[in-house]
Amino acid sequence: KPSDGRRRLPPSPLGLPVLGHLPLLGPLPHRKLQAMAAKHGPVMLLRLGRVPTVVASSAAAAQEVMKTRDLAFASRPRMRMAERLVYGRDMAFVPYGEYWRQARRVCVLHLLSHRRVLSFRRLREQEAAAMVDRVRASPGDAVNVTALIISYTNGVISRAAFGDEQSYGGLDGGEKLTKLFADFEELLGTVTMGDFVPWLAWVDTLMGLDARAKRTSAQMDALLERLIADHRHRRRYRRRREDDGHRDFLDVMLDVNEEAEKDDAGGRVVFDDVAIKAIVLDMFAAATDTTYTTLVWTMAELINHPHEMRRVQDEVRSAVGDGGRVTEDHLPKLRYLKCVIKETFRLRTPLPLLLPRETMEDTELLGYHVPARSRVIINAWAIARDPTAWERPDEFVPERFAGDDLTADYLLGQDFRFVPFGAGRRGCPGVGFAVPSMELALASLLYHFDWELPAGGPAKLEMDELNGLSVRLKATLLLVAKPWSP
Ligand code: HEM
Repeated sequence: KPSDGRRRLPPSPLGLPVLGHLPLLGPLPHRKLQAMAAKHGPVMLLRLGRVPTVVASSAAAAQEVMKTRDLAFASRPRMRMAERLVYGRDMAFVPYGEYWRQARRVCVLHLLSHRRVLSFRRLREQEAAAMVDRVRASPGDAVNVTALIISYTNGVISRAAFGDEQSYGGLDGGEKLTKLFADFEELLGTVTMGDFVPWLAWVDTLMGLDARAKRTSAQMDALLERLIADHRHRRRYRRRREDDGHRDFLDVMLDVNEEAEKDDAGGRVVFDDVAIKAIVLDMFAAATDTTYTTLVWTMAELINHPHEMRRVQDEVRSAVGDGGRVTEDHLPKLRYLKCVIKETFRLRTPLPLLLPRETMEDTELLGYHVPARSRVIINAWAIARDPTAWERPDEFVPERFAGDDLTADYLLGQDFRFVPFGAGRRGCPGVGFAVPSMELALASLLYHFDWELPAGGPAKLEMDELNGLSVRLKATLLLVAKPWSP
């Protein structure tokens, strides 16, 4: 390999034949990669099966990938599960190019604009109220907070994406639907052997992955087909809904499509039904897992930090007053709650390795040569716990964010020590959607109830992690809710 100083490759730990460094990653790769980076430095070159992979583990390296050289690092690798489940025509998992650019434009301008997100306000407030009612009505001692939060998140996102008039193709929004969504997200988060060692793809078949992907994607496809047909039917009879405030993602995509057809596209990509299904499903997949995972982690951290719990509750209760109900008007006042969520993102980064990127051309990272078509992983979790960048990096200290401008929060690409949403061209376009849904849910749970671990169990919650599409709390969060009366 050339090592004339100009084309020096990043350092690489010792790997195994065939599988390379793949078996070294273990069940929680962000942790293994952090330990490896402590030894080999902030830029490493690994070989995952046959795929050369560069790992960035410092704020400076992340800044170079997502800002200074963003374009060179702006593609995504092919992933077999994504191709099956989101048709290879979505936006989060497609390579950089004209299709991605136009999908991203539609998404940022139409689906996730500030105005659109605001239009879902009533829906979020209804789902939060329903969640509070569910806690009140839940029998027995302990509430399954994980299930509660999953159902809130699914409610908000599926209503935003598909509207709330449909019966979900006979699945009626109940258990079957929850199961379908859960299977879908689990599969999407599954790394297949075939991605890394193509001639070992038979292992995936043997493990039943292919059959499961086929079954789940057929069910999801039937559901989406049905939803699109329902939407078209309704639109035909009611032309356009006058009130733009009630338009869901499917409506918006159908509009974009019809308008493009009207002007004969003029060189634009026309989003046909497959693209519409793919993009709406993509939003769903990108939004649900990440949001609910973070909310569960936030409740878990607060249970283990009673002082901080008390402080957020005091804040929410004094902002809302006695006998009230949290609305989105209260959110700007909840500064400490914002710090709590931000600190949870830092410590429990739901996508600790973000989404993988791929280089489009030969480039550099911190002076090392990075060849075209390398896979690139950013260890956002390790960066957010870097002891040279953070004080008491492993402790839950929401106060550390108190000095931030918390209104214009999560401006991506400002502080590369904190990148839970990535940044640059491929940065998350859904922050504005995620933040109010999370703040409202958390404020509602904390306003109405005092929360405790069930009596007779351990005094502290085990914070073990489980890796999936995002990294979540391994245990199911069971808590006792005591209604608050001032
Ligand atoms: C807690 C909430 C969320 C977290 C932590 C999160 C995190 C991320 C991350 C790390 C990426 C990859 C960024 C990169 O490569 O630089 C991403 C991409 C993306 N996110 Fe989010 N996200 C969240 C919520 C949402 C929501 C609510 C939506 C939509 C409603 C959404 C839609 C997307 C899409 C479409 C992409 C792909 C962007 C592209 O490849 O161009 N996300 N997100």
